[in-house]
Amino acid sequence: MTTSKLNSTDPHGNGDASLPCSLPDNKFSDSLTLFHSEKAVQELLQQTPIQHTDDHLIEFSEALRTVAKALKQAAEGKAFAQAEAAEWKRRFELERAQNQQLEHKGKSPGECNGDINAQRMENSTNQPMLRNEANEQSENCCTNGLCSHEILHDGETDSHAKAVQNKMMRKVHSITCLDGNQLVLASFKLSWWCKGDISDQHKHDIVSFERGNITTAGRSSKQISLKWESNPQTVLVMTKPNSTSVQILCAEMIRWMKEHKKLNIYVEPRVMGELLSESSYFNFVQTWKDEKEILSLHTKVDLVVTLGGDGTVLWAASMFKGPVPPIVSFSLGSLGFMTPFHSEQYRDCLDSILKGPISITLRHRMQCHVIRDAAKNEYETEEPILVLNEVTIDRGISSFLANLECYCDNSFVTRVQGDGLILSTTSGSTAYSLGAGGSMVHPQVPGILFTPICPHSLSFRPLILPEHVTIRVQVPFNSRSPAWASFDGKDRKQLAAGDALVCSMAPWPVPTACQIDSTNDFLRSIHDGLHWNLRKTQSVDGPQDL
Ligand SMILES: NC(=O)c1ccc[n+]([C@@H]2O[C@H](COP(=O)([O-])OP(=O)(O)OC[C@H]3O[C@@H](n4cnc5c(N)ncnc54)[C@H](O)[C@@H]3O)[C@@H](O)[C@H]2O)c1
Ligand SMILES: Nc1ncnc2c1ncn2[C@@H]1O[C@H](COP(=O)(O)OP(=O)(O)OP(=O)(O)O)[C@@H](O)[C@H]1O
Repeated sequence: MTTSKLNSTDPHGNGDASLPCSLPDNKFSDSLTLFHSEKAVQELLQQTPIQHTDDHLIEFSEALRTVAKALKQAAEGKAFAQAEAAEWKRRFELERAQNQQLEHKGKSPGECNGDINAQRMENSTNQPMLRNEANEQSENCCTNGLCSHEILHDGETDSHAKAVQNKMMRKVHSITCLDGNQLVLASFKLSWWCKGDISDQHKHDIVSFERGNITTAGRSSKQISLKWESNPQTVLVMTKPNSTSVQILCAEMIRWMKEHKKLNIYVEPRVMGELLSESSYFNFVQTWKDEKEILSLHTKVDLVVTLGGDGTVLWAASMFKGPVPPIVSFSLGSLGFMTPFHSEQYRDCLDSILKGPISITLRHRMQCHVIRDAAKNEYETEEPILVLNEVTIDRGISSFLANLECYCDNSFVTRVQGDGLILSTTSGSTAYSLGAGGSMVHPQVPGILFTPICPHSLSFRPLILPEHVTIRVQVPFNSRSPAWASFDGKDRKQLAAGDALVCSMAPWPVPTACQIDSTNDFLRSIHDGLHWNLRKTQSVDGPQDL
């Protein structure tokens, strides 16, 4: 009987609804009648409703404790905010006193419009000033020739800026917010800063300043044009291996360049062998014997011609560990994001390229240093590797999640937990990074793409960081497995716990010749290569919203 009772539950699922014990508290005394028999007592003790009543009380007291905790936190927060406000007020008072002192000492701070400044000080202490009133006054300040916002003209300040500098520079814009709090705008200067270079040597006159407007006279990336100052004389031809059509075209092109353009030709040792096995005619073609000669190749070669797909461009770029000669890429692959020239028209193309001028895309490369945990210092690294597309840090064959700590200029970025991470150039944005959900970026945009591969987190969206940063990817000591780095899809290197990969932009970009210009070539490559946003146009006949 008891069992069947216990099985029937009240609407809240709290056990036997018919038992007195399950009644509300004021009926609880009635249940004492059950104590007439020992058996009943035992039954009662076994029954869960009492237990549930206790549970409710416990729950209730816990809820009260939570509310008390929240109230305490709110009070603490309020106290903290009050302390912070008091500190800001103290700083403001101090700064105001200093400025008033300066104003009394000389006319300089208020020279531009001392009356306005004085009036502003007055306003700031006595009554709240409306935001647009304050703006109006700060604009007046600028139109009168001096302003607290001042920009260095790349090393040399112009006469206006110098004049301003000579007069005491620190003036104060005070704006009163609608809530009555005072905001004091500090004066500032803008100048380009080059990492590791505090001299003005590499600064360019890009930021200008006029009447409070910050403007840039030039942009960091524009269409670049190459004009030969002397005729190119030596061409290096690089080809995709194991392709008969490429081999035939290569021989034909070399013959044409020698006979019609009187050019010296370099090829890789493999291609040299192929050419000589075809005919001794190619005896004039040069090649190299060892790594040392490859290192000086850029001093001998004016132009590189590639016959293949994007992989051949990557291969050609990887030959140059420093400066790279301009590359002309003929498309002989299935895709061609970096190969804008059609091989059928090679004569016309080479003709106009050898004459110049030509549009160039400067494709920036990243240099990657592997720093071993065992290394004694940051400078003890393995040979840096230059990548044109990307460096990938992944879990390799391990079935564990890759665990990578990422820093950008020593600021912690995130911990990657997933299949891995791609650090890509903008040229590489249409390659692996795109497959991992990264954005497509015009190759002239200066930036580094930070694209996770299958992250085990819903909120891990890809980032694009500015090109001047240094990114450090560290395998933490608590990582379950080593990570693997690969460079433009090649040269895999193991990164053990404690090892790091440090990447920054390399000073040697890869100049690739454009068929039309950088933008046209980029858009054509994503239209032709990826069929980007290809959709039939909707016809006009149908419902209309006119
Ligand atoms: N899941 C992926 O998307 C994936 C995986 C591995 C490697 N890759 C890419 O392959 C590259 C190596 O190329 P490969 O030719 O030596 O190897 P591959 O022969 O395996 O070809 C890879 C493909 O990537 C294309 N590709 C290369 N660079 C490109 C670029 N900048 N923009 C658009 N497509 C590009 C090539 O045209 C080729 O079709 C790596 O740098 C990496 O970006 C992509
Ligand atoms: N000169 C070379 N020496 C050795 N390997 C090369 C050379 N040129 C290209 N490769 C390699 O050959 C592979 C294929 O080259 P590429 O991408 O140019 O041709 P593809 O695969 O036919 O082109 P696509 O991917 O557009 O179809 C790449 O992995 C590349 O690294």
